[in-house]
Amino acid sequence: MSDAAAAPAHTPGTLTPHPFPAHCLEVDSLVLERGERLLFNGLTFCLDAGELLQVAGRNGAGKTSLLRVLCGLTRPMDGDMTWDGVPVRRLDDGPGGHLAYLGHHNALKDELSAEENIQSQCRLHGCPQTPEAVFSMLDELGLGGHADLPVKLLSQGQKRRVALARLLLLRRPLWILDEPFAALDVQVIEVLRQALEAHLAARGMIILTTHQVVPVRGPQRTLTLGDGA
Ligand SMILES: Nc1ncnc2c1ncn2[C@@H]1O[C@H](COP(=O)(O)OP(=O)(O)OP(=O)(O)O)[C@@H](O)[C@H]1O
Repeated sequence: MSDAAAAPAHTPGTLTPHPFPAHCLEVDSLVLERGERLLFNGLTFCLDAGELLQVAGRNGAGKTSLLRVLCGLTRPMDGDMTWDGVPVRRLDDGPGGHLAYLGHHNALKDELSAEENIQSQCRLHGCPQTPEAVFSMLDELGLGGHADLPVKLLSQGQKRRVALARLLLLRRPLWILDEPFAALDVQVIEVLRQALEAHLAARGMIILTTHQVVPVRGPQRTLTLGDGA
């Protein structure tokens, strides 16, 4: 059974998810070239349940490119990935896929409200939510009064909060997050910090890029990308 199907829907009033089964991701010998530059060559790492991996490196080192490869949005020139020992091409295939991705862009439809955006994405990913659960999550992220507005009327930080609410409700064991702390005020950084810790405590896994120190307790490692490293 997929994680999404096995996991109960979000319980209003708590950011703490139900525990996931223990999973393992192995990435072996990835090679990626972009615009005639070798970004990485033979990149290998693994991630176990409850672990966080910070992808570090200077601007242009290839951090976003690596996340896109892991999500199946960019095809590597070589290399393999396995999930629980089974070879996979991408980690987000259909309902019951393994990952939730939060990129630089929030991937929200401007004309839809926050609630409609989240409902439609959760349904699409096989994880339907009750309106109460969505409103409760938006409330926890300080958007209680904005749930019905078209997201085009929200500020950048508020849009980011909607995307975070969606991430939290999707109930995927692996979170892949590109600069998740960008454009958030101190209050929401704290909510996100707690959510990351709760996700790790529930045997979730996190791969993220950030130019900041990750303010999260729990097992974490750093993978630094360099010139073709
Ligand atoms: N579609 C593309 N075609 C050609 N080159 C690309 C493409 N996408 C990214 N690149 C190049 O790949 C390199 C790595 O880009 P990437 O966005 O992965 O870096 P990054 O480490 O995430 O940088 P930053 O810290 O600035 O966000 C850059 O030199 C970029 O110009």
